[in-house]
Amino acid sequence: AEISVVGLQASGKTSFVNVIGSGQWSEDVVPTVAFNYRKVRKGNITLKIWDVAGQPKFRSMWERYCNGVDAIIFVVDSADTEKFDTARFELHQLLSQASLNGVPLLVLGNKNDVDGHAPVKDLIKALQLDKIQGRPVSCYSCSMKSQHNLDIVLRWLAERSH
Ligand SMILES: Nc1nc2c(ncn2[C@@H]2O[C@H](COP(=O)(O)OP(=O)(O)OP(=O)(O)O)[C@@H](O)[C@H]2O)c(=O)[nH]1
Ligand SMILES: [Mg+2]
Repeated sequence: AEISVVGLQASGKTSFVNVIGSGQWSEDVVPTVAFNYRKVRKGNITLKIWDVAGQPKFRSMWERYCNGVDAIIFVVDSADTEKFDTARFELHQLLSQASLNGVPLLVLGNKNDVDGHAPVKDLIKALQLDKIQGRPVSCYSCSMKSQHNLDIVLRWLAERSH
């Protein structure tokens, strides 16, 4: 499957790709400039992953990298509740692009190892995921640090592979 990983800066996109690619989590990850491309083999599936930068100046590139993929992963720092409004705006802005109609969406509420993180129910509300139409939408709470729920994320991705 070919997937694109987007979301605000410091939400943990590169950490996600590192953890599924090599099982490595680190406190020190350099903010992504533009994008990274990585091919990851997991069992009998191969994932081609576009890890796109989340700083404001790079957000206009998201659509280009999401165009034609099998799934979009939108990563949110579930402990940084002050950024939920911006995350919701950017997510809905992206999904309003006609070129991305029907592409399955997986929202990851990352950093659930941090105290005070929002559970899935709160993320669905804050990001207005119930208003998204015309595509499959899933939302999981997870942590790249503890690798919590990584198994269900990989299962979701395997279902999108062909
Ligand atoms: N506590 C905790 N920290 C995390 C987790 N995942 C990532 N981080 C940290 O969050 C910071 C940002 O992670 P990145 O993976 O660089 O975030 P990014 O979304 O790729 O950021 P950009 O490339 O700038 O868009 C790093 O210090 C990571 O170590 C997690 O599950 N728990
Ligand atoms: Mg990054």
